[in-house]
Amino acid sequence: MSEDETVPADVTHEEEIPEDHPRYQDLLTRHRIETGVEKGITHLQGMHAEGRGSAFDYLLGEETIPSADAAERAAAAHLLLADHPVLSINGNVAALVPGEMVDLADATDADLEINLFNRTDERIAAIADHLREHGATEVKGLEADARIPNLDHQRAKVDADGIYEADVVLVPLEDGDRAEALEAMGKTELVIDLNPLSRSPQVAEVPIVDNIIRAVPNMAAHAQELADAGEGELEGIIEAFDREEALEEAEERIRSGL
Ligand SMILES: Nc1ncnc2c1ncn2[C@@H]1O[C@H](COP(=O)(O)OP(=O)(O)OP(=O)(O)O)[C@@H](O)[C@H]1O
Ligand SMILES: CC(C)(COP(=O)(O)O)[C@@H](O)C(=O)O
Ligand code: BAL
Repeated sequence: MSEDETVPADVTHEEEIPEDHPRYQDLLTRHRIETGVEKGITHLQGMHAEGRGSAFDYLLGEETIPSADAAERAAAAHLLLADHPVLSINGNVAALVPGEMVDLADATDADLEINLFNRTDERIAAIADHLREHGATEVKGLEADARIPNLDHQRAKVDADGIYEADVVLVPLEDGDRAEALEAMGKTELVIDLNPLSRSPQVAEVPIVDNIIRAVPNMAAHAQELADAGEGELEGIIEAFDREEALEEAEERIRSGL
């Protein structure tokens, strides 16, 4: 774009970012969050959370490290083996990877459920519309006819036929309260969080220390590749995954980046 060109007011932010920019992916992420806030999908606090994540991603080298890829493959195997898998979506997730979450749900026959910390009917509706615009056919989380025990904030509100009865739940970009409460209910949790020290990955069966903008499409790719795998192969992938090793490798990568 030449210096004298101005960006039309209606252009989406993403179109302003040159794909050859060295921080393209981070700028893309920032702009998706910015656009999410403008559309009433992402809470303002989501900008703070994104900032925290961006710092960790910088230290991780802004790439999917080997242990994160192993975690994403194990998470895909869990979702494929699950009786009732559910992918939880908050305002940041909806802004960053709406279509990618739909693709992952399609690849694993999982439900999509909106679950918000800063819950409002308006934002639930806006996120549901946004997901449908990106191909979702059914979106849960609007009923909110069940409560996660021992959780005294809005994240406790879930669908009885969604997260409440799920056996495997993907929980991205959240703090540890709900992750701990879901673990107490005996559910298998797959957590995406760039901070390996956060409570959420620390309690997860599968901690995925990666940027969600990379993790979700990678999980979908693994799920598509494993679509015809037998139960034995999927169980083998799950057995081979070492959660402690994954957390240690992520911490080591971050320390080496300091
Ligand atoms: N794009 C992203 N991909 C993956 N993780 C992200 C992304 N953006 C933010 N995060 C992570 O999501 C988390 C959201 O912050 P939140 O306050 O919900 O949890 P937390 O700070 O980890 O608290 P706790 O320790 O209680 O879990 C942060 O750990 C942040 O590093
Ligand atoms: C901002 C958010 C990452 C998401 O908030 P919501 O979209 O309301 O679930 C929240 O979990 C936080 O870290 O503060
Ligand atoms: N950090 C705000 C609460 C949550 O993420 O669930």
